Amino acid sequence: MSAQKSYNLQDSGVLRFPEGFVWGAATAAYQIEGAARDDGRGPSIWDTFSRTPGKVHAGHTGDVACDHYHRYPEDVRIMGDLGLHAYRFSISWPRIQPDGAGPANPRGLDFYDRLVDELQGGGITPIVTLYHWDLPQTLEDRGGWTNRETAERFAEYAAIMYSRLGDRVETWTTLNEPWCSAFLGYASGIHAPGRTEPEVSFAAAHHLLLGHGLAVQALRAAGASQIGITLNLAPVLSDDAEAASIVDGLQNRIFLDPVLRGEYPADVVERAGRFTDWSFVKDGDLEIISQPIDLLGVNYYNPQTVTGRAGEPANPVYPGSEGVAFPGADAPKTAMGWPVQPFGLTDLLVRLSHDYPGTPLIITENGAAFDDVVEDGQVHDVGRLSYLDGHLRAAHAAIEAGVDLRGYLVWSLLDNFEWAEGYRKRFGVVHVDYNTQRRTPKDSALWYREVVRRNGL
Ligand SMILES: OC[C@@H]1[C@@H](O)[C@H](O)[C@@H](O)c2nc(CNc3ccccc3)cn21
Repeated sequence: MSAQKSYNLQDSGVLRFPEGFVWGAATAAYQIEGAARDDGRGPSIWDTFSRTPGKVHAGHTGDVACDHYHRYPEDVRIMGDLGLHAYRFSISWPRIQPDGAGPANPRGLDFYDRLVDELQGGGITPIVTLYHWDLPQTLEDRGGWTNRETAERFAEYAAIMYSRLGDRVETWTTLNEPWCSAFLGYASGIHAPGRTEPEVSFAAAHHLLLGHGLAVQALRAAGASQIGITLNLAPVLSDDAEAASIVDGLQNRIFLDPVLRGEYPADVVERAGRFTDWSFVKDGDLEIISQPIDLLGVNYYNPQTVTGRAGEPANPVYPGSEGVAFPGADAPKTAMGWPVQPFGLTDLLVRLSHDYPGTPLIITENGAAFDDVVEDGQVHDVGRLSYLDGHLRAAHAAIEAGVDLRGYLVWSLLDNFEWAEGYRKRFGVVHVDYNTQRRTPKDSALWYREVVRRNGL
């Protein structure tokens, strides 16, 4: 990749990150791989959802995406050109077990074998996400995450993956954002499987966490040493303390507390009481869920701004949030309409280290969508570059405040399938022309390469 432009950061005033800080990028299988029917891959709930009229922008699907399944050598080369230390990617469960259970599909395993070997050859550390939303459809046909048995299938799948890759993959995260799987997928229906049943979404959340715990047990028993979970977390900004606490509970503490404290927060149990009696929680579940982990993955994009408003109906993605309004923030916005508030990252990381001490943190996703334009083979994505710069400064401030932050993985390496938004929203630091599959590192990638090289800003 020719360096169309290099960013010469002045030495003076450079913010240095700790020695050994891990710099990388992140993706997810359904968003980049394509090859949806190649080599025995079975359908996932996102194959079904994206084919359901009206669910995904313009009927876009992950059938081809970035064709990473075939182009991974080029993509690994790009990672090397950018000097990345690590690459976070997810494994497509239906590529490994097309029916979500039973013997593994050898051609599916072979792909990830090749990918890990390619990464190793490039000196890039693999960070595996076992589940990034692409549940095998056959498991959804049996209730999906509302069915407790799915948690057991997930642990079996985790064991299969460790047995194949455990000799070369050290860092394993079980789930990406169980909040999205449970409350976007089963309560609001804006994500797969598109169910609008808030009364079952809490059971889905619990079974996702149970799957995490059972997978941790399986991975640990097989010899895994670095195991974690990735949560999408957001500080809640409000002039109303009760409103803030309600959303903090439904977004953050509903996952942080069971995983790191072995209990569900009492206020969340009470507020969800209008939907469920929590009878899906069985004796011993929370001991399994709170199996010790070595790392907490933090996906941060922006804070949530809320206020108390009598009579306000619940936000569909937050069942139990009656009386809370989401007015939006008075801040610059990304192409997703999400506010640009880097201070929220510092606040979040400091809160985590204070309220949940002892678990090292890694930013597993942070990034922004902006409307990019290719001009003479370049993409001058100043908005994204500025977003990343501000958030890295915010992360550095957290480290200065004593937070044990181990790394930063930008979302995303490539423009990709942005779920219900399809391909119209671009988060990549590398532009993808979906007509030609041409990759073009954006100015933000060239800037990020310098940050990695200098280990600082
Ligand atoms: O939306 C950008 C990324 C997405 O592409 C990743 O697959 C996913 O892990 C991810 N999580 C968030 C933050 N959570 C979220 C909030 C509302 C809708 C969807 C995701 C953003 N992103």
